[in-house]
Amino acid sequence: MAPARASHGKQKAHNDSSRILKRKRGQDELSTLAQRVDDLDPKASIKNFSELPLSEPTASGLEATHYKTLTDIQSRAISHALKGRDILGAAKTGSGKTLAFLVPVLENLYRKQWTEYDGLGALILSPTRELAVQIFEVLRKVGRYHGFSAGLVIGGKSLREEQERLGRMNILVCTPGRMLQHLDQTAMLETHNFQMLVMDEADRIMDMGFQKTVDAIIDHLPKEHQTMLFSATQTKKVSDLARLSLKDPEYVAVHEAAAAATPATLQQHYVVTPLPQKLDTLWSFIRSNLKSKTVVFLSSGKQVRFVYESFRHLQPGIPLLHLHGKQKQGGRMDITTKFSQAQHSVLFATDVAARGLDFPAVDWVIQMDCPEDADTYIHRVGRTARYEQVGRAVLFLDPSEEKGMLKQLEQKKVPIERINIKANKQQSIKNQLQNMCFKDPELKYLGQKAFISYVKSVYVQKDKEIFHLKELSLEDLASSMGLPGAPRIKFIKGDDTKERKNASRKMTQLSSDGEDDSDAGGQKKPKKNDENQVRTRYDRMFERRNQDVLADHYSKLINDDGTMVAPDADKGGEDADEDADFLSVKRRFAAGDAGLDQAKSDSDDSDDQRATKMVQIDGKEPLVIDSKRREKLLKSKKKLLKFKGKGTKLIYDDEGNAHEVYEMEDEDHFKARGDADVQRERFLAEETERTRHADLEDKELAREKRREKKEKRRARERALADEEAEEERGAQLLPFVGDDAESVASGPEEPTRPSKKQRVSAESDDESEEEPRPRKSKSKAKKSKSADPGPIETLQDLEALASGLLG
Ligand SMILES: Nc1ncnc2c1ncn2[C@@H]1O[C@H](COP(=O)(O)OP(=O)(O)OP(=O)(O)O)[C@@H](O)[C@H]1O
Repeated sequence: MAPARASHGKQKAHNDSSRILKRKRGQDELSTLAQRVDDLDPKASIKNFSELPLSEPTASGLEATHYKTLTDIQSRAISHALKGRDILGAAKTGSGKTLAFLVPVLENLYRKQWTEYDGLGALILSPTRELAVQIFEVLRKVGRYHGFSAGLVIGGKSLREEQERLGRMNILVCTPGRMLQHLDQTAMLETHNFQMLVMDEADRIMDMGFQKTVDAIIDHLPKEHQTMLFSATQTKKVSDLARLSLKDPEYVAVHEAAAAATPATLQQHYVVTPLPQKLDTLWSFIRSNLKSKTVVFLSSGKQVRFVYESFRHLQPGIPLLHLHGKQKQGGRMDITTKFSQAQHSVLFATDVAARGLDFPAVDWVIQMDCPEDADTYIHRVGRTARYEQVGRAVLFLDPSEEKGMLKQLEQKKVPIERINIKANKQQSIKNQLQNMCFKDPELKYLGQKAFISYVKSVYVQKDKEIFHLKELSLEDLASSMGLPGAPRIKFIKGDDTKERKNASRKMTQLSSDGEDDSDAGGQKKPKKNDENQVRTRYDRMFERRNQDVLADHYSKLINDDGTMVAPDADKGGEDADEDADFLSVKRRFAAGDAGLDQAKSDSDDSDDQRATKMVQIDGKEPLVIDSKRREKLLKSKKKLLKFKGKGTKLIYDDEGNAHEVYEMEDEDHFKARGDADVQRERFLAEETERTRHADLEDKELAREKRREKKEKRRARERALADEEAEEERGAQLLPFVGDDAESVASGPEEPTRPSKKQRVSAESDDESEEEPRPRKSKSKAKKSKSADPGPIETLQDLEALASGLLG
């Protein structure tokens, strides 16, 4: 027993002294690192990551992901950012901007010894979910040996679930809308010590679609923090910088002096193809490039769906994919993963895929619809020729768009040349599309929606030097899409084209009040109906003559007296809100409803000749019994409950008299209490005071909670310090003996591990093929394994990560 106890004591002594030495070495390393950052000359040209003053966890993360040499933007931006400067970074697409901000984020928090108790340290904003996911993946890989907790906040999951996790996060990668929602509503989200705000694709985020959201996010953050903005098309808009309170920012624009704004390895061409021939040209292109990986950009989700669906029917002989903002989040993730992994494929996409996405080895970028401006062009073509790889881009232009677009591109230093389509290669799919639309009403319907959304997208474009709606041959376009005629479209007068980037949202308004009765070509249509007669949007929809495809079907639904029986409500699907013109509602006609008689006669005509009955329950709206199912319903008390209503809540006064919760006050009483305006003022003053009080109480409560939290933290720290002091006292008594002591005192260089609280962020168990680190010892092998982030396959994987990144 005695020797065993002695050896146990020896082991403990060894462990204790080893811990103390490690801690001391950690502190020494931190102060050396801080000194190296202070001494760093930000103007010095740095080639390799190993020359930068980086912590061991970041250096190991970079090594594990095979990043050795810095790109230009990394070399110029990282040094300044490490020193805490605000950065305005601009560099061509695919030039490595992501690492240029992720490395400083990890390093600056590391040097501050950030822990889970310090709350949110850095926020990385992305304009799209896909880009946020991509940034998060790079963060996981490069930050794998750090102990920070990192989360992805992109919506698509219940707010509540996200809320529970966010309180513990140090770094968040997020889309602006969802982040603001959390900042507003998640009490656990601690931003007091916040350090760094990053905006990738900053010009897009600062664009009008996000302006207010970003302002509100910044309101939630403490004034003192570092800000970094990155994009391939950065602007130095003073107003934006002022809003972000950038302090003397370092403008790092590495390619500003370059001859071209796009990568040198990118070949860029355009073809002039009249609008009605675009689909043929695209089809011919795809057919002649079956062994390529291609991204095709279109102007709207509906265009994407129509082209994808119709080409799928035509079976070009290459896998097709499609991506747009209205798809469910899980589906979008699957598609980006599939396209990333594909060798040969065509991805039809909206501009949701234009910025930042890093699909490997894309051969071609085709812009089937003209981009809204040169910046969008640059971002779209940037999906190919990334990081020193080659790539090709082709822009399709209608003759009316050629002059204006070329002028824009020239101004932005985009080198582009015209090429012609070989006539013998051009195949026409017009007849096939017409046949398909004839046989498949769904496709025809999709085509109509695509046509409308395309025309509207041209209409809302700001740059009228490029986009000339009246010069487009819309009838021919409709026919080239297989449609029997061009659907008529209504436009709002005086459209604020500045908001065109939110075109899809805007389109919902286009068919509402204040419409201009122009047709698709912008021509005025005479008003058929009496001005004074109230017409609903359904009336207007059925009056349209040129909806030939649907006309037969719909005309059957219109009653002689002009009332209508609505078609299938589900038809609108995901675009329901945008397709108000095509929308329909399922209605049951009941007593008091103008359509009752018609409904009755309809049911009389039906197969089973069932007569319509009406039942009134508890004075509620009459329930119409016009089917067997509804007849059965009458026999089930349980089912009838839902028609009974919920009852009225009453409150009783001291005398036992029942009152409704809200009762109208007797007018004489009201008047007796004085002038209405005075009463209103008084009421407002009282309510303001009450709200102010409640607000103060809330704030006090929050302060109290913070105080408690801080105290708990201090207590923990005190306990830790006591423990250390105790350990140190004990250590003085323990002599180092034999080989063990040797290995502790001067032992093999072990990478400095983050503190206990900072243990590694990623949690996947998978071994990644990117794991190149030699394994020196068993314990290291174990460390690498737990640190390896492994591949992400689904959104669930990511969400699990977001919840579990604490070491
Ligand atoms: N130092 C580096 N060494 C090797 N490859 C790198 C380096 N930095 C970045 N890359 C690679 O270059 C590619 C492009 O990087 P990244 O996505 O950061 O570009 P970007 O400048 O943000 O592009 P965009 O403007 O389109 O958003 C990525 O595949 C990335 O892995």
